[in-house]
Amino acid sequence: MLIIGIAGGTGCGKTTVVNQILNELPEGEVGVISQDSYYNDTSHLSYDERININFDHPRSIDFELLENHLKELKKGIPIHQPVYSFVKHNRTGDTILTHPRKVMIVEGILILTHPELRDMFDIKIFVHADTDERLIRRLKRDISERGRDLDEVLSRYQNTLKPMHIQFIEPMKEYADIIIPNNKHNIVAVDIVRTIINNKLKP
Ligand SMILES: Nc1ncnc2c1ncn2[C@@H]1O[C@H](COP(=O)(O)OP(=O)(O)O)[C@@H](O)[C@H]1O
Ligand SMILES: O=c1ccn([C@@H]2O[C@H](COP(=O)(O)O)[C@@H](O)[C@H]2O)c(=O)[nH]1
Repeated sequence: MLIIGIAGGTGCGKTTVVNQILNELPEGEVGVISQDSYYNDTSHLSYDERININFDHPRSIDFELLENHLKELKKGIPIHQPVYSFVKHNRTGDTILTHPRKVMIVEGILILTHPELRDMFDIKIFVHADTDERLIRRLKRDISERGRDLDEVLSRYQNTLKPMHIQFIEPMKEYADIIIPNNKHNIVAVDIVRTIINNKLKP
């Protein structure tokens, strides 16, 4: 199994890049695990308590479960990937049956911060987009898709997102094998990653 880790700050385009990679690859040949599915289960907290969680700090992630799931997949065992709701700020209780594939992509803002997980990646990719570009994208996406308003996005940005990005996410570039500049759609970089995957998929 080839495991590719794709990191980068919020709004840099990780999900978009993953979808672009998957387009034109044979369906079902590449599996995807999203770090977002592994935010800690906070069902014991009220909604008002949950909105105060710092979701950009590594301790908000259940890395133990993520690492164990990846180990299971490597052994050929399917996993039940939790489904996360950004509207409720919690797992939904549903899971997605995820089968082991020849190539697995793990994507998320903090996946390179955890040394044991990082060591499991054969290829580490960091997607870069400028800070202002990421904030603009996040504003648009969180308002249209994640049930937020302008004040929520901006105050989260100032209070946690920006400081956590500087402290935990940006320094992870050092571990990257490939850095994808993604201020604009980067077809060439996506093609290169797809070629690597296609080589692995060849019989
Ligand atoms: N290269 C790009 N140029 C313009 N918009 C982009 C680009 N990449 C992603 N986006 C848009 O930015 C928003 C955030 O992208 P997304 O892939 O969800 O980022 P991430 O998963 O890193 O948080 C989405 O609305 C997406 O359509
Ligand atoms: O309940 C939550 C959990 C996370 N977030 C924010 O999501 C981003 C990470 O997701 P991306 O898709 O990479 O943007 C992170 O910056 C958290 O602040 C949230 O708002 N609510």
